[in-house]
Amino acid sequence: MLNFKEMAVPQSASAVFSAYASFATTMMLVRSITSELLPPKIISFFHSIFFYFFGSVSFQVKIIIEENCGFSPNQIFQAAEVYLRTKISPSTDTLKAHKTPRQKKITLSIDKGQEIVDHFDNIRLQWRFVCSHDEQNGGGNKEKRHFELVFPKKFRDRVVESYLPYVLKRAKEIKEEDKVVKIFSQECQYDEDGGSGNWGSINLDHPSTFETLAMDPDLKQSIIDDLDRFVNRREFYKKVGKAWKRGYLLYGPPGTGKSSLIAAMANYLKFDIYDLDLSYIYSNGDLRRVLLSTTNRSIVVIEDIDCSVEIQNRENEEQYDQSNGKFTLSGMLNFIDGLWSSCGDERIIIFTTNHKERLDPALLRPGRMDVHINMSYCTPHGFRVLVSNYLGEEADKHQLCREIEELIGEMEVSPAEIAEALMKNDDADVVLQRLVEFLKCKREEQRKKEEETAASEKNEGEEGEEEEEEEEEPTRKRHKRGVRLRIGRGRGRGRGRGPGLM
Ligand SMILES: Nc1ncnc2c1ncn2[C@@H]1O[C@H](COP(=O)(O)OP(=O)(O)OP(=O)(O)O)[C@@H](O)[C@H]1O
Ligand SMILES: [Mg+2]
Repeated sequence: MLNFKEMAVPQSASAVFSAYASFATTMMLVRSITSELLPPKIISFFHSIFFYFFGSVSFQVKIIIEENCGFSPNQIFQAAEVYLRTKISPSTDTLKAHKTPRQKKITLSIDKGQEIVDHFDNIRLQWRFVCSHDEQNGGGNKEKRHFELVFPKKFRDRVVESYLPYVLKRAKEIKEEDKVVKIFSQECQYDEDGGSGNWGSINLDHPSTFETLAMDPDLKQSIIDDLDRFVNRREFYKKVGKAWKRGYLLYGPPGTGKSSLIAAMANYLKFDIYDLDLSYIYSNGDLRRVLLSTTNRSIVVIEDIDCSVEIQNRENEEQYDQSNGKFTLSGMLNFIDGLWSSCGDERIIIFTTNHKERLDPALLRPGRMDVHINMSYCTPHGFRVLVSNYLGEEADKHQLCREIEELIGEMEVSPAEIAEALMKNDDADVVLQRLVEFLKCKREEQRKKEEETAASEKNEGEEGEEEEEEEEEPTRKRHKRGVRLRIGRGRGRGRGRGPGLM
């Protein structure tokens, strides 16, 4: 019988390699031609003969990356699938195209048998996607999929220690870029991804971003910085032994952009939103189950916390705790501080309210809600943002804008009211003229109301009871505190006026 190994032994090592290299190249060529023509079993038979004779002197190494490691998915396989989509060359013959209703864009991926060449640190890496029937598990229609990664043997350590981690990292980034942010709610029954039982979801198609939000620019920037710091602080939170979570309280009058800010935060971080409706929660156990079924890198939102039914103030809570494990405020706060913190990473919780003063102080103490954000009535700067959003970038130069800014500076009008007025017509002249009229009307109403209130306060004062004056004191203190929270350009004319971040 012919012994190829003996035949192929030349005089020097370099001659061995060059003979092998040219043979290997020829084999590669033959393989790529025959892979289209011959059945896989015959190809793998030739492969095994080739590797039997030449495997021992091979200067290439092949890493097999299977789809699953036992019952768990293989993260390297998943990452390679995502990463290689960005490496498809124009010469690739067969591609697969897919798009689920959730996805915004069509994605292309390589088909079985296709190869992709990648370069990393001057290393040439050849990927091949292989599908075969799963013989071990009864064959049938079940496919067994793996990637083969071939590269020069001398780079093995660099590939394992640097290249594969790089592929994992890039895949994570690519997934983040393509991620469609979802909003989960207990009300929504439908979930395309199967859901987790407690939550249904739809895509968050809220167009709000930090660019479109009309709010104080310093406050806006400080929120962005805060979010950036939070997501980059994995190691910090670990080091100080704190749960990696952050609580925000957004407060302010209706229509000032609290919900829009939540959407902007979710769009910015690409975090899903869980809209937690407390009226669906009947006990602390319910709350535990619902919160435990939320995922990492998400925002749990509890809107209008002051109006949420069944949340009892702390005076009543013990009574409630004992009655059939009913849902209590203390249960919720303990949950935020404890269990949820210890089992989730990168969690944000946001409460919103129109009446911060009505909230239980337990919810406001430091450590519970890390950041308090005052969403204020519209400011002249906010108006300029809205005008360019709704009427185009040049519209803020319109002659009526100055008058409108002055009016806005003298009164309380929400960004929602301005936004609604700006949508009423496409013609800037018409829209801005009507807005001026609307603002003048509203200012008049506000003036009348203020006069009426002042008159009735004066009457009460004349009836003159010292006790009543004492009662008013906390209200004034509250207003002052509102001013203290304000940063940036808020001018502070009473509650809700002027943005703030604490
Ligand atoms: N600050 C803002 N910047 C840009 N648009 C805003 C802003 N505030 C309100 N709007 C517009 O008004 C609409 C309603 O605002 P949003 O729902 O965010 O207010 P809210 O503060 O959550 O009100 P509520 O207290 O009633 O829940 C938004 O969809 C948006 O079009
Ligand atoms: Mg809202």
